This record gives sequence, C-alpha cells and structure tokens, in this order.
Amino acid sequence: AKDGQPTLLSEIYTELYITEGGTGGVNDEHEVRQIETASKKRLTEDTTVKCNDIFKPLCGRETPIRTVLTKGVAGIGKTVSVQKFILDWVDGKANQDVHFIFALPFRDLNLIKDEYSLIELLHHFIPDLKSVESTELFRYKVLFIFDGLDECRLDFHNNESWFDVTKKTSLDVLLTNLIKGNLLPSALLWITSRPPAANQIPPKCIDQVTEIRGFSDAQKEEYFRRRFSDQSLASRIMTHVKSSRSLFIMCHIPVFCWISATVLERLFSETDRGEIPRTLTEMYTHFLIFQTSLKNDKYMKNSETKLKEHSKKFLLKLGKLAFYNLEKGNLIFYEQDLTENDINVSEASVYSGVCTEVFKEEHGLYQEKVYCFVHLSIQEYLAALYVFLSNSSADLLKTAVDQVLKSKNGHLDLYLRFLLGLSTDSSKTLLQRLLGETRTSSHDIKETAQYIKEKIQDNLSPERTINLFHCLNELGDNSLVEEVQRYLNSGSLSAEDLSPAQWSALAFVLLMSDEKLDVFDLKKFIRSYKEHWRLLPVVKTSRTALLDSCNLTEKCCEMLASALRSNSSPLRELDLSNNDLQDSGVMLLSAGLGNSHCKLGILRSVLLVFDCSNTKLVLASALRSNSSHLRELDLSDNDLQDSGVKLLSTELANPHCKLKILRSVCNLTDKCCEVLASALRTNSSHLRELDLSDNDLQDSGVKLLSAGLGDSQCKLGILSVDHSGECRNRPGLQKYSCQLTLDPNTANRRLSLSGGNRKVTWGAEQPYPDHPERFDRCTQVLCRESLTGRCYWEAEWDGYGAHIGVTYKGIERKGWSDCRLGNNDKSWCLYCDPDSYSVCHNNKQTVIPIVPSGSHRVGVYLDWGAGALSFYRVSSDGLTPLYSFTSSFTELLYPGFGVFINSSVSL
Ligand SMILES: Nc1ncnc2c1ncn2[C@@H]1O[C@H](COP(=O)(O)OP(=O)(O)OP(=O)(O)O)[C@@H](O)[C@H]1O
Repeated sequence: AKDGQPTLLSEIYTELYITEGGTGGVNDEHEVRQIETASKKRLTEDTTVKCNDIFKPLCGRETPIRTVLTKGVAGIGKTVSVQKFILDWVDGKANQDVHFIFALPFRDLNLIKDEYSLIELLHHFIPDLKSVESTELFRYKVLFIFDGLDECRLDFHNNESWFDVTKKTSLDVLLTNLIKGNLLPSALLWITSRPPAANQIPPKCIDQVTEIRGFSDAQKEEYFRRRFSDQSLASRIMTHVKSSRSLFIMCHIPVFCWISATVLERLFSETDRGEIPRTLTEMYTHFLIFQTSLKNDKYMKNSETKLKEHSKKFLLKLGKLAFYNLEKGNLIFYEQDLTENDINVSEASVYSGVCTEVFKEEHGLYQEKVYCFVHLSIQEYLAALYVFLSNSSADLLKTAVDQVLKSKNGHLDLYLRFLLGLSTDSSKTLLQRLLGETRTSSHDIKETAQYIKEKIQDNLSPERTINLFHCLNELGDNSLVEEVQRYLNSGSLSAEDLSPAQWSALAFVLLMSDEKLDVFDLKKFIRSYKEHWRLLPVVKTSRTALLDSCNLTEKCCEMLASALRSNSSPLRELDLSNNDLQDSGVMLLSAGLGNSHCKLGILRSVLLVFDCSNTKLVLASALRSNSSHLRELDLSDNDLQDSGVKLLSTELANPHCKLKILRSVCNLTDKCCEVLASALRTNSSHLRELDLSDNDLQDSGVKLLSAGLGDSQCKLGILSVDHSGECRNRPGLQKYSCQLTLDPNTANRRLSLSGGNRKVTWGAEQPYPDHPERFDRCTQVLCRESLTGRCYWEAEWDGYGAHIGVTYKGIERKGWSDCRLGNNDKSWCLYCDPDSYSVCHNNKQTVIPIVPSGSHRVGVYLDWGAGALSFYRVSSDGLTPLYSFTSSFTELLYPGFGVFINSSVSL
C-alpha cells in the first residue's frame, strides 16, 4: 500500500496457487530457480486447495484434519493467506464452525521470555478474553494459527510432555505439546513456514501439508488488475512485464509483483518517466529509488544532495552487511551485526520496504531483536551494489564470474546477475538518481560478455550455465540466444552443427519459452552425441522426456537424477530405451527414483546391469520406497536372469511397491515363472497388467503363471504372452529381428534380385512384366512384408551407395521425384554413400555428422506404435545411432531400397 493510504486486503487479495504439498522435505535449489521450473508445471497436475478449505480433508481422506502445515518460499503469500482466512471468517464467509481463532505469529511469540500456561498466554495476547476460563477452551472449536515457523526453533525431541492448560511452562514446551496433540487435542492448528524450516515438526504430528506456489500466469494478471483501479494502467503494466521473460517469471512470487507494481505505477504515471526497467537489476534499482525517496519525504526535510549522500552511506553499510552474510548463507541478522556494520538500528526500521524488523529467539531467550531483508533477492541486490561501488578493480566482473561459478548450490547466482546488470551504462545513469554523483569504475561490457560466452563452452552444470545466460541478458547481450532463435524459426536447426555455446543457448531458449513443453524428444534436436547433454536441463521442465537411443552417458544420468529429485519438476514419463547407461548410471537414476520428491509415473526401458548386486539393490529400494509414484515400468532389453526376477518379484509383493504395469520382462525360465506367480498371488501386489510377450514361454511356464492368475488374491487383469519364437531371447534390438524378402513386382527393371529375393543388384535391364506396383524410373524395390509393432532389420550395401528406408504402400511408382524414398510425406529414408549419411523425409534432407568409416551395414529399428524409426551404423563396435525420426505412423510400413549405379544391397 502507498504510505498513509491503506489498501483493503479484500480488494487486493488474489487467489494463490496452493497445492497439496508432499513431504515437508528440504529442497536445496535456489528459490528463484524453483520458481522457473514450477512455471512450466501444468496447473492441472496437482491437487489445488483453496485458502478457506485448508482444513477440509482432500478427497480420499476420511479422518478429520487437526494440523495443517503450509510451506512456501519467502514472499510467496503465507502471511497474506492467513490474514485472508481470518478476514473471511470475521466476515462470516467461511469456516463458521470455528468459534475462536488465535493468530499468534512466531515473530510475536518470540518476545515471550517468562513461563506461561496456555490459558495465560492467550490472556496475555488477547486481554479481552480474560473472562474466558480454561475449561471453555475445551467446549469450543478453537483454531490456533502460528505464522512463520522459520523464525523459531522448537525442540520436539527433548521437551517434556505437558497436558495441563493451566500449568506454567516455557513457550517451547507449550508449543511442542500443542502441536503433538498433548495439550488441547480438540484444537485445530495451522502452521506456516518457509521450506527449510518446515521439517522441524515430526511428520506424524501433521495431518495435511500444503504448499503455496505463488501466482499462476492468470493470477499474475489478476493481481495487477486488482491492484490498480485504473485498468488501462494495469494493462500497460502487465504488457510491459510480459514483454520481459525474466520479469514475468519472477512475478510468480507475489512480493515481486508488489515490487514491480510499486515501481511501474510510479514510472508510468510520471510525465518524464525515462527508461522503463526491462531487466531485474533495473527493476530493483528503481525500487530502491522509490523506497529512498519515500523515506526522504517522510523523515528528512533536507537538501537533495545531502540526502543522497546520506542514503548512499546508509545503503553501502546495508550492502556490506548483505554481502558478507550472503557469502556465509546468513539471512537473519542480530542487532549486534547491525551495530558492527555501523548501522543505526532505528534507521534500519525506517527503511521498512527494504529491511524489516523481526524478532527471534536465541538459545531459548526471547529477547533479541533480529532483522532480515524483505526478500532474499533484495539482499542479493544490495550485496551486488556494495561490491560494485566499493571495488574498483578492472577485473571485478570476471573475477566475480569465476567466484560464483565455484558455488555448488548457486547461492550467488542472483548476486552475479545484479552485479553485471549494475555495470551497464543505463544502470549507471539510474544509480546517479539513487546516490547522486558517484564515481564508478568503467568495465568493458563487450569483453565481459565474451568472457561469459567462453565460460558457457565449459563443462559447467546446467544450472550455472543457465544463470550465465541470465547474466548476458542483464548485460544486454542476447546475441547467442537470438542466433539459436533464428535457427529455430527457420526450421533449419536440425541441419546445423551447433557450437557448445549454441547448444546451451538452445536449452535456455527451450526453458524460458512460455510454451509448455509437454513432450521433449531429444532426438528431434540432436545430430551428434557429443554435446547433447547440454539440452538435458529441459527434461526437468517437460512432462514426458523421450531419450531413447541417445547414447546417454553417466554424466547425463546425473542430470536426469537431479530432474527426478526436483520437487517442482512436472516430469512424469521417461523413456530410456536403447541406451547403455552402465552400472553407475543406473545407480544414479535409481537413487533419483527413490527420492521422496520424485513423481515419475512411467519409466520405459531402462537397461539394468542385473548381474551387479548394487544396481539390483538400489532399484529394488526405489520400487519399495513408500513415496514412489512409479506405476509403469518397462524392462525390455534386459536379461534379468533368475536372481533379477526373484528380486523383482519380492518387490512386487511388497505393499509399498505400487507398480501397476510391468512390461517386457524377458528371458523367463520356469523358475522365474514360479517366483512371479507367487508374487501375483500375494494380496499386497498392486500389479494389474503384466506383459511377457517378449518371451518364448514354454507350456510349462504358462501353466505356472496361470496357476498364479487363478488365485483369488491375484488382481492382475491383463497378462500378455506371445510364443513368437526364439529370437525374443536375443540380446538388444536383435530380439525384434524380422525376416524380410524383396518383392519382385516392385523392382525397377535395372535391378535384379538374387539369393532367395534377399539381394538386389543394379545392372542390365531385366525383362520384368508391367505391374502397377513397379517403380518404372527410380531404381528402387520394396519388401513384401508390411510392418507394425517393433521390428529390426539390417541391410548391407556395396558400390557407390544406397537408400534404405520405409514407406506406406501408397508411394508413387511411376515417374521420378515423387517416387523416391524420402522425397514425399509417405516415406522416411537414410541415404548412404562411402563418405556420408543423410536422412530425408518429405523432401527435407538432413546431413548427419557421422562418417560411415568403412562400415556399409545399416540397422533399422521401427517401433510403429511409439512412432519411432531409428537408423544405426553397424560395425564391429556395435550399433552407432545415426538418426531417429518420430512420426505418428498411420499405415503399415514397407521397407524399401534404392540402389545406385553399379551397386547392390543385401538383407
Ligand atoms: N494473495 C495475495 N494477493 C495479493 N498480494 C499478495 C498475495 N500474497 C502476497 N502478496 C504480496 O506479497 C507480499 C509478501 O507476502 P507475505 O508476507 O504473505 O509472504 P510470506 O510468504 O509470508 O513471506 P515470508 O516467508 O518472507 O514471511 C505481501 O506484502 C503482498 O504485497
């Protein structure tokens, strides 16, 4: 609210996005990055809870709720939600069954030094209630709201039990016993906390955890509409915020909406308003200008130069405090910290928009005043301002980049963004308005940007790399991002071999785009397997990630595991087929799967190294983990062996394993069938569908399984078995091998067939009869067999080269260009010659930056149902992925070949 003009809560309150909130576990990501990931999360994903319904049991729950814990990062709206709840209750709009609400913020409770009984404590805070007797507390429905648990430490382990509401004790004992339900078990409790402090309370004391996620995109707009009575001003502000992605993302945090609204309202209504902030740094500098002028108007009727001089001194002192404590990770300060930094305590509280006063206990004595910045980002800004103004080294920016990149958890990321942002000319002009004439060192922005671009080429973690792009944005250098955007817009990205920095820029563009990425298919973007890991951060913000046949390495697994662990990631489905992850990779992934934040529901084809006992154990523990959301697991390509199946069966029988669908368990022996059958018989197995079609099950095996199915406890609805022959037992893709023969009716007259119609050779014209399916001009031939499902075949060419592909039956046969495999929308093809490969579909050719290096053998894998067609180079080193098309195939596909002059192809 503007000073002296209070705003009514009911007018500005905007419904927040509150969700049922998991475990109360600690998330060590920087808050701003959590917001970036969460902004991609689809709103329908979570169970949302209205502020007034916080005590209503969510569907599926029958027991009433006594204690609710609401988590949320700083400035996200916890206190405002509490106030709105109370307001609606007072207005008779909601929760009318509650007779008394006692709102006791920890900030106020921390002032209590003496011992009190519960009833005395209430009388102390609400003297009007002196007439209420302790017995009456039991007769009425009473709600306690404790806001800001993060400002307090409770000792749940050592405090004695306390049952009497009339007996005096310490506040710590009163509160822990109230929360445990020893004191006044009939009361309702609502506790709010920033996430890191939330796990102070033992989970068994909490009936429901909710999380405030801030504003969704629609709620951001609503906030600005409600905040301003002048709707045209509201739309202008909204349009401006939307035009800068980094500002728009930050608006997820209501306190940032408030900062932006404060700054932009003033700027848009000033006649000579100058530059409107487009970067975070500019926004915060304007905010400080506003706060300072407010303070000056109010408290110091003095000359402007003197005022600025005074403000500068004060801000530098505050900045010093901010910087040294940020480095140490301290966000709360004591009076002593302020005096040591020569900060006048009463002046700090005057800057109420920047530094608020809070009170906090220390060692059980509730007497020390403590302070913190309104939001961590303000501390980060002031720290940067201090360093920028007090360090005149020419290398300041580069040294800061190096220093920040060393941080593992990114605690200086936003500080670096601000520091770089402050060094631009536009910021310097703004700083003059804030601080008056100030000497600042000049830094070569171009050189710094170049330095950052070089750093981006390094093997940094994705989070650090992304922050460096934000830094470039603050410096006003968006050239890398613009280059990639141009490739994306022209559709020619796939043909380009991007530099490492461009790969990272592509990841940044995909992450920052406001389009929700439902399915992230890595193969669509990559041509080589050197730098593809740079795109993996995108996995964290997509719902389905298709990473099959992508040569994933251990490093990639590390990134995937971090996506799995992320609380805010929408990732629900992951396809890892045809990757050799190695033991260490699977271990990393399994640990991610077992993490309490992991919400993955479907995992496809992770190749397990099942003779390694460690891997087995870790995956097993992931399946068993109580919090696991895994419902569908596809184990194709794995040879689990008896011991593996045994382990898996034990997990299936474990009541915590909620797996519903298990696909493609192969190489089952009779022994395996027996163990599996016994798992199906257990009451606790959740399995509804079991796909064993990749097995050549003998009658004896089927019999054993059927015995399991017949059991009354077995809940399995679908069992797929398939006697498809012994090839299913072969390793890798070979298990999908199919026998193909060439169709003479389709062969061009220049092609002769031999070897039982499994070899085609270019040569003299053959006297074939006319046939509607014959290619009359293109030297091509198709196979007889039409394909669906999963199939794999290999072809070897000789001579100048060949085209190897698949097509719908409807491909043109007469004429030239429309008939060629790959030249139309009916066919997909790999072009091979001794020096290069390229692929073509719908006349769009893409060169593949992999050389044939002597190998003329090509493997083709079709997963018709999944819409995937992959080509591989086959050599003594195994299969090298060349390219994968993804397409939703609508008709049966026929393998086909085009044969160059004096060349041949054999199946
Ligand atoms: N629902 C809302 N509608 C409108 N404005 C809001 C809303 N929630 C928060 N705000 C704005 O954001 C500011 C910060 O919110 P609040 O104090 O509730 O955050 P908090 O989560 O309690 O933070 P902290 O952990 O730092 O105490 C408020 O002063 C208000 O300006």
